[in-house]
Amino acid sequence: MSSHGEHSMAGQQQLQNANVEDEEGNPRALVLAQPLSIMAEDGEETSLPISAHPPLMFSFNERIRPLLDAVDRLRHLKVAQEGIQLPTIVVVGDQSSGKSSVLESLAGISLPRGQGICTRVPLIMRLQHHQNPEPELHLEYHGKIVQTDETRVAEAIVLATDEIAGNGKGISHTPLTLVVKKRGVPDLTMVDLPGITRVPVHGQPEDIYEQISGIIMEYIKPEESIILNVLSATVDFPTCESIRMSQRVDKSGERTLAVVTKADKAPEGLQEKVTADDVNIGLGYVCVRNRIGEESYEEAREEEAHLFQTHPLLSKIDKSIVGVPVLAQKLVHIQATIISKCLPEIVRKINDKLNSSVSELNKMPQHLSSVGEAMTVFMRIIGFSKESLRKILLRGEFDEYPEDRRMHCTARLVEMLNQYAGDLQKSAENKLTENFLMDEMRVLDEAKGIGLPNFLPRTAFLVILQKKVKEISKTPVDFMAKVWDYIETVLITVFMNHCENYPQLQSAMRRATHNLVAKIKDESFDRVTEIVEMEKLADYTCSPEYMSDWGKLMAQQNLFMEVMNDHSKPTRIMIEGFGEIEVGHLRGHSDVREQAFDMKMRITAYWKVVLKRLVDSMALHLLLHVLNLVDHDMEAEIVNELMGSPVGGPGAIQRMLEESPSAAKKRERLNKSIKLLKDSKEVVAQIIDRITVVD
Ligand SMILES: Nc1nc2c(ncn2[C@@H]2O[C@H](COP(=O)(O)OP(=O)(O)OP(=O)(O)O)[C@@H](O)[C@H]2O)c(=O)[nH]1
Repeated sequence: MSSHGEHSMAGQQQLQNANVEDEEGNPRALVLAQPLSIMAEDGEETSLPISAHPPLMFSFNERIRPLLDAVDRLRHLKVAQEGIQLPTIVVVGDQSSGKSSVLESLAGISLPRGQGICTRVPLIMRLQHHQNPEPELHLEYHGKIVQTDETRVAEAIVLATDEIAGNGKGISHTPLTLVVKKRGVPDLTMVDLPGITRVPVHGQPEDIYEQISGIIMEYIKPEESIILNVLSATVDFPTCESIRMSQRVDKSGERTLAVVTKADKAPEGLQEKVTADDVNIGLGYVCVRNRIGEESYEEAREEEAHLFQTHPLLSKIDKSIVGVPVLAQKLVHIQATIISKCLPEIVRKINDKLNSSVSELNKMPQHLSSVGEAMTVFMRIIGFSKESLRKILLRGEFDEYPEDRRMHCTARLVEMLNQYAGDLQKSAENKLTENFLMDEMRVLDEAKGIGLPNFLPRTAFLVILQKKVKEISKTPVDFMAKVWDYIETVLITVFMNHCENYPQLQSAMRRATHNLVAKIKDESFDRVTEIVEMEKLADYTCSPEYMSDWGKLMAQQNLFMEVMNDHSKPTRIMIEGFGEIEVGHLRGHSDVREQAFDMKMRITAYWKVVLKRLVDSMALHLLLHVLNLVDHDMEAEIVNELMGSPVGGPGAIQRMLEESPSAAKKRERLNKSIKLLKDSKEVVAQIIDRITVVD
């Protein structure tokens, strides 16, 4: 087991090391990492509360002072609200362990003392040495400054605590700041926290333990905090609640310093306790004896010095770990080290957070103050939306939505068109080989008239054609419905993106889009129905392909007739364009089967033309309507919806002037954060040269 001395050295060394190496392990020096000077700058003799080592403080204090002031000012600005933690010495201890007495000893003033919970709010104590022999004390809380003096400070703290946390025994997270400017005090800022108790005393809330540990955790959790754990010599250290809590956040104890109070009350075994270090205190122990009863501070220090000099047991404890002056010196040193370690990071965080808040604010929509401005923004939204739609729907440029395949519209439209063509083809192919020529023969039989038999009746052809067209007539309508539904979702996505900052416009835009698409859809259905009807009504094409296809198909008629006439031949034959077909059932129908074959080949050649027309005309119809939609219809419809409709009306533009509550809240939050960070930046700007890393 290591001795206490080694522990203390190791902890301090660690803090020191933090200053001299950067992340890559390169040596660097911070101004503050310079060795402690032990010469007083003014060399003046003064009678001070911590009179044992006053010169030690001076030179060092002069150097650390501006940095400590900056940290204190940042604390005052509440920079922690922005998630920036400050280096802080946090005083924790079980109830009545002597926390306030330790602070008193360091400050040379009276704080409220006694049994039971006295400290009910975080007390930020700022000690500042000043030359004036007259001490100056004031309290800061609830945005006000209350002047006080040494005789009335305890009372003033009690009053302020009551004002913050109520008259009872309740506690509060709201801190109270006590500034003590006094000749000879070390420049130290510490936060005293309520003492931990498991058992609520009379009048304390049931959950007092949870409340207090909540406050303590808030302060000791950040890595930037140094935990000053006040332990009474009268208790067994491992049983202390404050030790358990600090070990939860600082397992190795590298940022924990222990002050053992009441050394006078329990001197037996104290040396062994601090040497054994059962509770892992990385920064070491300091044993003290605080003021007792009505002693003056000078008397208390003399008594303390006398005690550790003469007591048979206490005098054996190493002098480097006893007495309030040693504690003060250690704290000043630790504070300087932690500040110099943390400040460069704090400066970086302030800048980063400021930049990100400013850019977030800039991204917010401009605040509109007139209908004219609102109109301009509205027209800009329309303009941007139009351009986005032109890009994705017409030009196939999808840089605005690189990851969203749904918005790669030209490709998706082609996919839909291909699928539609495939569907048409499939529905036509289904019955191609079943009961070959039977339909044709039936229709030819029914179309017979008085006349020569070798004329193909046109009515029979039209009947077959109409039947086929009827079978596929739903497919183009379904296709149109699917395409326009898709386009509607695309339009809405684009509009919502562009008026993301103006939710007041969104519902009107949605309505206009829906109405417009519904209108276009109706028109498209009419057009599709018309096209399908046209196909039913007449058979015409100027394409020479029809004749050449028919000719090719008819070239197989001889083969067919041979199988019909020669009953020894197999009845399954290959007909190009149909595949292998069973024709045995046609042998008994010698009268019209030749005509039926001819008609089948005509309709097959012509059907190719019909399907091509049904796909091509839909594609062109679609393109024309998408173009019209993007270029004119959409804008007109939206303007009409917003200006002309009694529902949307000009009110929608008016409403753009009112910022949505969530946006207003966000703007307020960002402005507040920017103000705080700018103020903080100003604070650190004044000391930036002192914390510049020297390579
Ligand atoms: N004999 C002796 N008594 C001490 C010493 N330090 C503190 N006390 C006494 O212990 C009691 C509690 O001290 P406080 O300083 O009020 O303790 P605290 O931890 O601030 O108390 P809470 O804020 O209520 O948790 C007081 O009566 C002090 O006078 C010391 O070194 N020796």
